[in-house]
Amino acid sequence: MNKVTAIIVAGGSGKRMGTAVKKQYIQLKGKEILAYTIEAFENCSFINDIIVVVAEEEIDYVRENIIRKYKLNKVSQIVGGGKERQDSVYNGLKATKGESTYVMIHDGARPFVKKETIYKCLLNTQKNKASIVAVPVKDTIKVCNTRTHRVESTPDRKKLWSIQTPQSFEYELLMKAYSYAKKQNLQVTDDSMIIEAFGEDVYITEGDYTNIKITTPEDLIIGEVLLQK
Ligand SMILES: Nc1ccn([C@@H]2O[C@H](COP(=O)(O)OP(=O)(O)OP(=O)(O)O)[C@@H](O)[C@H]2O)c(=O)n1
Ligand SMILES: C[C@](O)(CO)[C@H](O)COP(=O)(O)O
Repeated sequence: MNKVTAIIVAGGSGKRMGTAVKKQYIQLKGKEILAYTIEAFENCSFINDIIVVVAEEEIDYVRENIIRKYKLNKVSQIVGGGKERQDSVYNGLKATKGESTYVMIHDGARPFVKKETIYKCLLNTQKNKASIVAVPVKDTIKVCNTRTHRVESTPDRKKLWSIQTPQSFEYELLMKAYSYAKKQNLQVTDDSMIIEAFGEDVYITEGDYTNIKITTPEDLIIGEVLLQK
């Protein structure tokens, strides 16, 4: 059997949100953002189990107030996160104990991901080994000097995609790439950067613009609106 494991990373501190309650535990219409996110994967018949990564000291809280409360029965483990997102992902990967064929990494702070998107991404991974959900960039993007902000160039927009999660991989490939990244002390902002650095191809699965990451306070307003649909 090809086991498919979702790893949901929610071990961040939400600095940009700046709220007393960490953003993954903020309630939208009476339910925690993290609960919506886990439910999206729980409701996919093709997902076999879910590993949730949270800050070590929040494991018991999450078990009682999210996993048990909402009967999220596919959650097989809740594990402690690390300093950076990539450390949290690595902890989730190690927790699979090598029993999964495919792993789908998803941000705990992306609660509006659709079942069709998750499925399309998995199919693309079964074909191509590594696939990431993304949407075409709508704005014109400029490359600027980081200090002076003088514009240096304008990349061709047709080639630009805004990257989301899930990001899905053959487990063995991602684990090898993560071990390589550790040795190289590579700092990344998404998982596919690790595959790229490892010299393997990554393919886009087109998603949709509602799969936002709750990052700053205005995203909570957008989130409330999306839930009214
Ligand atoms: N050490 C970390 C950092 C981030 N994440 C998770 O990775 C996802 C995407 O990260 P981001 O939106 O940047 O979350 P935070 O790191 O919490 O936010 P900020 O950068 O504003 O502090 C989130 O679900 C977050 O909880 C994680 O599991 N472990
Ligand atoms: C993985 C990601 O969601 C892709 O957009 C994102 O990089 C995660 O966190 P970030 O800190 O907001 O970059």
